[in-house]
Amino acid sequence: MPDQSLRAREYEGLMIAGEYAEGQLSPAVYELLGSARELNRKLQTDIAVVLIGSGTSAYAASCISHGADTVYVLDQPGLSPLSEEVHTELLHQLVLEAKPEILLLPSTIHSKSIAARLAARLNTGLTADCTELDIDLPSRVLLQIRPAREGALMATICCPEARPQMATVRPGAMSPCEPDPYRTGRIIHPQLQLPSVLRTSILEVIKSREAPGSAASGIIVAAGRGVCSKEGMELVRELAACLGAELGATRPVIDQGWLDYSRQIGLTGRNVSGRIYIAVGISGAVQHTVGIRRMDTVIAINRDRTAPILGLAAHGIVADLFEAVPLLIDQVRQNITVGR
Ligand SMILES: Cc1cc2nc3c(=O)[nH]c(=O)nc-3n(C[C@H](O)[C@H](O)[C@H](O)COP(=O)(O)OP(=O)(O)OC[C@H]3O[C@@H](n4cnc5c(N)ncnc54)[C@H](O)[C@@H]3O)c2cc1C
Repeated sequence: MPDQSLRAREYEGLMIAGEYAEGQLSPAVYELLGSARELNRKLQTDIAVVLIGSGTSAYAASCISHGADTVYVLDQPGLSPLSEEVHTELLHQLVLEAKPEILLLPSTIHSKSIAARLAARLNTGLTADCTELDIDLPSRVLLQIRPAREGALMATICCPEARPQMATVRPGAMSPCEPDPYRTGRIIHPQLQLPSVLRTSILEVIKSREAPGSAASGIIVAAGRGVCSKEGMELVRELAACLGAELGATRPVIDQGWLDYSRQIGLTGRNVSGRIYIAVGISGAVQHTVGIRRMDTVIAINRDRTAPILGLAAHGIVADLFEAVPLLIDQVRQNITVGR
């Protein structure tokens, strides 16, 4: 067995594997950079971002302004669309060369798959879906914090010996920092070998029926099991449309097939942030509310005054949603007309 403490000492720096798909850098990369800057108060190290894909050069400067000291850019036409097999291979080569002590990826479908393959190749640990990160000093061990036991407790997981310490972080769990256009950093174009034989090839990329967007209004209207039916869902959709809000949902709504999985909020869905969260027919189970912790104001409509969501909400409407939501829609429309 190699001396693991010696092995750990060879590794230095924090690396973020940036996810880039369909010509866009995932906003989660900026959140990871915000988190890395926080960790760097203790680590005092180089923060690097890896950008792989055709057209990624365009994002190098914005990564630096958001906190990266180094950006590794692999910008070639053959690197898009995103292939998990190719990305794993390139990241593996880069990690062996750069030896970061910490490697972070966003908890997205692609990056989680890449992270698992990479951790297996690197023979290191991996914690998926972290919602918080911290550093233990003086050991420089990454404290990887995530909900466990169906959300009943928060577990702190660490990987004291193997390197790099790897974690995927839930989009929406961290905040990006304000960009500084005067920050400077290094842009490196590493020479890496593309795999000569691929086991998979991408024939076609089919977009999700409802890709998650971020409403400019900062408002999310979310539907729970209380909407009861597709018709109830249409009512919630109408409220969201007249508020210029994004739609979200609890797991039972997704399981019913009333909305696409990309809209699921909570432990096994996504975390959201913004100004106002309107929960319609949602009880407020912890597996759901863990995903709305970064919403500024929660408004809940529920006919059961003992529903836990009403304890969390700044404003609660105890009413049948089939009566309350049409009234709200009328009010919003009248106010828009008066405003004009
Ligand atoms: C490992 C694990 C992971 C999970 N991950 C997630 C996740 O990511 N996201 C998630 O959401 N859940 C998740 N769940 C499920 C979670 O535990 C809850 O079951 C779920 O959040 C409940 O959804 P709900 O509030 O829509 O339904 P319910 O709990 O059934 O609540 C429905 C609410 O609607 C109200 N209501 C009913 N009719 C009306 C009406 N006409 N007008 C007004 N109010 C009405 C009721 O009073 C009730 O409070 C997970 C569970 C497990 C075990």
